[in-house]
Amino acid sequence: MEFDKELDSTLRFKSSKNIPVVASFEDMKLKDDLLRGIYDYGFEEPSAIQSRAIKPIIAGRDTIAQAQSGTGKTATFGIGILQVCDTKSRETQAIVLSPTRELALQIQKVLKSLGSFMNLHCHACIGGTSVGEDMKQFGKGQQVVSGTPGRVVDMIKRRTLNTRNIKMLVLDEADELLNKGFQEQIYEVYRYLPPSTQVVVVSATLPNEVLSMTKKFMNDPVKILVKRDDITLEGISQFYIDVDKEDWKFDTLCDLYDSMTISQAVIFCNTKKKVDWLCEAMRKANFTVVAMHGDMKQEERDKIMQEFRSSQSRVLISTDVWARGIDVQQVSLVINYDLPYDREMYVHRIGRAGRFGRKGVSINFVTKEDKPELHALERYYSVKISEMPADINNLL
Ligand SMILES: Nc1ncnc2c1ncn2[C@@H]1O[C@H](COP(=O)(O)OP(=O)(O)OP(=O)(O)O)[C@@H](O)[C@H]1O
Repeated sequence: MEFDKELDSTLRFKSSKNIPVVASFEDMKLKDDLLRGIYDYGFEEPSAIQSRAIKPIIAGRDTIAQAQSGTGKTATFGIGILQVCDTKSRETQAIVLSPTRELALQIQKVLKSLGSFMNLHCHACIGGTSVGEDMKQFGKGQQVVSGTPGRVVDMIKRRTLNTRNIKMLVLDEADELLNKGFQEQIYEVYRYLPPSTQVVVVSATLPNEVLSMTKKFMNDPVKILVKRDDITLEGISQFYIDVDKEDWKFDTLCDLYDSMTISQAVIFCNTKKKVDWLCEAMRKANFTVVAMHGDMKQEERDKIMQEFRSSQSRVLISTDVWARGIDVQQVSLVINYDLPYDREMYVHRIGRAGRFGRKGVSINFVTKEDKPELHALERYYSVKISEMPADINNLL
């Protein structure tokens, strides 16, 4: 993250006082066809963030919703959107922006499922796909758009995406979207929206620098925040392995292969080149692995995602393109082959395991040079990252 960390200690943000907790989906007074969609999707009770944030979103308030990874933030804004969306009209009424194409596609799928009894038209507007197809889809009328910033800006500028009737903008993984790489595109989208547009900001990590930026485009938001000490999930056991030097990481990984295949595992490297190299080296050593990163063609990325989601492949090597938001419930092990450069990314990476109350394990490979950063992570999140025990398979 490119923000000035010094600000962190001088700024203080607190959750809004007296946020009502709505105990059931019925008590949220949702439209019947939406309620039916929620139950049909398999949800029974709202999660903590859902029981707090859905109501203010529906009431039209700008909302900042922070909650730990895998605790149901997608359905939080998803239910909010579907409740305020008029599905009798085919005008575009809500835009959800997220940092990766896979996440935008996943969100589209969740929205479609929750809205399956509502005659909902929700389009995934992402890079790497045919612009012509996008135009065709918008021509039919899409009430909700789930997209990545670049393609959404493009569609707005071409006037293919009409912003006149937009009521709500959701920034999922907002701290990533407000990072240098995306910030301009986000502000560009924002400038095209009607001034009354409600803004909803969502992430598991919202550093103070990001919270202070929200003042530029949010109006007296309801804030539901998580203290840094509470951001990591208790259900995810965090370990490290002392590999001493880079050269020893590979054999250490091979030794862990059986643990990886107990359910499913994601291995993170810091560069695309390393992902390619590691995938090839593992295959040469006769291990079955797949790999995904942002330089691959979208069809290839889609294929890898489909195989991994359906458990046809069990071990995935990736970059931070996979760190945020991707929900594959069977993942129970995350390995940081490289420690992430960024403290927020650490939380998102390990959060690919332990979805919605499930148990998970994360293992960090630590060289001599990495030791100080490992201890810094422990202090930053007030967690203990212990040396990996021998009986790790019992935790998976
Ligand atoms: N009320 C609920 N009851 C049961 N399961 C739920 C409920 N809400 C969400 N889930 C499930 O929990 C999982 C995680 O939800 P989701 O992907 O929205 O997490 P998230 O908070 O967005 O996490 P991340 O920070 O990683 O993006 C999903 O598989 C979702 O279907």
